[in-house]
Amino acid sequence: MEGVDHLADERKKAEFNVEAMKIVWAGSQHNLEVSNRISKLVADDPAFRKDDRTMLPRKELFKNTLRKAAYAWKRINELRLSEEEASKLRFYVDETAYTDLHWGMFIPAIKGQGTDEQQRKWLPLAYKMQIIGCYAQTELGHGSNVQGLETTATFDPHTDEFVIHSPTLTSSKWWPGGLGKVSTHAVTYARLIIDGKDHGVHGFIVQLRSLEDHRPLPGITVGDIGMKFGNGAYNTMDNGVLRFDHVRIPRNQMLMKVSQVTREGKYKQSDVPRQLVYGTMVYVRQRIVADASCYLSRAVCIATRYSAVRRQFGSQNGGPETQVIDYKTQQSRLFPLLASAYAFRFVGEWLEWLYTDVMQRLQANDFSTLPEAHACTAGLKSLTTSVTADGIEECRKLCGGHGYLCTSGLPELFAVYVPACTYEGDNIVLLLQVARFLMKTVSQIGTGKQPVGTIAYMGRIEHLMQCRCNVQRGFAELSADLVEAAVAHCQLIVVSKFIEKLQQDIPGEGVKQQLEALCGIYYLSLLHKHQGDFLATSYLTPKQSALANDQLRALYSKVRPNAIALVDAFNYSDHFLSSILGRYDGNVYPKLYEAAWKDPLNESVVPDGYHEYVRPLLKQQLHTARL
Ligand SMILES: CCCCCCCCCCCCCCCCCCCC(=O)SCCNC(=O)CCNC(=O)[C@H](O)C(C)(C)COP(=O)(O)OP(=O)(O)OC[C@H]1O[C@@H](n2cnc3c(N)ncnc32)[C@H](O)[C@@H]1OP(=O)(O)O
Ligand SMILES: Cc1cc2nc3c(=O)[nH]c(=O)nc-3n(C[C@H](O)[C@H](O)[C@H](O)COP(=O)(O)OP(=O)(O)OC[C@H]3O[C@@H](n4cnc5c(N)ncnc54)[C@H](O)[C@@H]3O)c2cc1C
Repeated sequence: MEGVDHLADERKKAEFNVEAMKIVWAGSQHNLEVSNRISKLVADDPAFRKDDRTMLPRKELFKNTLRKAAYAWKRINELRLSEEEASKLRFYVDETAYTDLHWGMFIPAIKGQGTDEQQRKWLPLAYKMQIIGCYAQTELGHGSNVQGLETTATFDPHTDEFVIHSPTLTSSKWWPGGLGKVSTHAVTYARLIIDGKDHGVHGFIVQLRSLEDHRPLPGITVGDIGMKFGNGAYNTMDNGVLRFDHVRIPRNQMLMKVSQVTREGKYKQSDVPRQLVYGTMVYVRQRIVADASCYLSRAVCIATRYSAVRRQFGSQNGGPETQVIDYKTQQSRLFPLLASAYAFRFVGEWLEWLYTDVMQRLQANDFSTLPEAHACTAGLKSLTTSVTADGIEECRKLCGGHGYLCTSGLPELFAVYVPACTYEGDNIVLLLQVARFLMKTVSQIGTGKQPVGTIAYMGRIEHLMQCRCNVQRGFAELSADLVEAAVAHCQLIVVSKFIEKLQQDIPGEGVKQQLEALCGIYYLSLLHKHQGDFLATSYLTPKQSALANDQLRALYSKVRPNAIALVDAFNYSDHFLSSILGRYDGNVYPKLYEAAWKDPLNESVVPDGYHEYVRPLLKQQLHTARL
């Protein structure tokens, strides 16, 4: 029935002020107001339609993305949107595009690694989109091992230029988003060679395509690497391949904030750590953590609403069957994900603060917190993306068969999100970085150094003080266990940031109580999952473990009547969710039925191919049957 809210009874059950929770989720009243305004702007504009995305062939899909990106840019300028509003517009348009790499990596790389003079030259062009850039680091042969990159940038003192070259097939740049078909420029990572000496990997601004006719410049071979996983999804992006054949660029196109090459060909290093060359990755990892809660909450919103609509079994005296959300098994799979969405929201806010703090310290030449910032961004990127990708898939299963339909929104959401476990650092490789940081900390505790910040707790673990450890010895052998330790460390950060959030003043009737329940679900479900470890190490007795499980079940019951309101607080429009199962009004069945008839296969009653391939079979069966 159109216009009826099938979830109205569920909404009436809420024991807290949903509007106040929306503010907590958005971060502030101002953020909520901006979100509402921009979300409506996008949803009301047919140019941002996306319901046909999973059906479009690649070329059409890609052209459509180019159209949307150009239109979004036009609207940003016409409406004079601020950076905050423009970035919200990008969020609600909800389509991965070359612009993400231009704004998200190309510009930050120039800002973070370029000198003031380089920034003055390149940033105005990039801000006006008079040049479009990408981040060309990964190669066919190496992605994780950045120091293993093979592209070379050889200084030619006669012409005051670098010669950028791809010496092998495996040195071809491979994967950069926006590179395949659109970017005019790339921040390209290459080994700096001066006078035969290899100075390691550095960033260079290289023009790839003509600004007149968009054709590749001499010496450049460039194209798209082909279709990726899923329909629609990440195929709106032109991930590319790039080869250089002795391409010359002026010396001043090496990004020279961290190290410089003089006119005479002298290599000089600033007083800053060389790891700042990796700075763009730290920035993007922080953004990916902030985004994880958006993707997870979106899947959870769909699965929660549908679980309240869907009924199976349990009819009493001809009454309605049980809503599947009332099954404890459904709750034990769904509610920890709901709690994780909130937990990731708050840890994302904290990480943004940490990143800003580190950047301010770097400005003042204080590099002391850089290792912790690297460990936190790497570890939390790994934890939140893994849980989110698995969580989206779990939400699909929680929606039963209908979750497998593209119209549920979940298959495309999974396909577009799952590469986050790989890009910007493979999740295991990043956890190994955290493990290394933890082992270093242990070795420093042995020398009497008190750990601070996110590792302060290690100073309170008595037996660690007696540990003497060498970071390398046994590291590879024990790496699988160390990765588990790294995950536990990151989970501890998430829990402690959730608890810190609860210590703040949180207005709104019942809001704090709901967040307390979710926080409890978050840490108790982790405790439940890892109870074997807690029991084995005697951190818990069997009795405590059983009590914790009782408490967890009690919290599920507490959250149950509030579940729909808790996902309403994410404030997602139907346009943004793009899911029949997750519709605000819960009007699922008529809409699923209606959507099926819109599938291109149903445009004709008899399908194309029937006469060639089906009818001959049927005729043959008829003939056999007569025999
Ligand atoms: C107006 C309109 C607005 C519109 C708005 C639109 C906005 C859109 C925004 C969208 C956001 C952006 C979305 C982007 C989507 C992402 C796409 C994906 C992009 C990519 O994937 S880029 C490629 C990423 N590649 C990687 O991540 C590679 C992973 N590998 C590494 O990071 C490193 O190489 C590794 C594994 C960490 C290094 O290992 P190792 O060889 O051991 O290291 P080194 O010898 O090089 O260094 C050791 C030393 O350095 C420390 N270290 C390492 N990394 C860092 C770091 N990043 N920061 C600080 N320190 C670091 C390391 O711990 C070691 O320290 P020691 O003290 O132990 O020596
Ligand atoms: C959708 C997408 C977009 C991307 N966009 C960009 C972009 O814009 N720019 C760019 O430069 N790159 C981009 N990339 C590349 C991306 O950053 C790399 O793919 C990523 O860093 C992983 O590196 P890899 O492919 O070399 O994986 P590999 O390192 O080859 O990983 C393969 C396996 O080996 C394991 N492994 C690797 N090293 C170790 C180790 N030391 N110890 C234990 N296990 C290990 C990994 O865990 C993994 O299981 C993108 C990738 C994708 C999928």
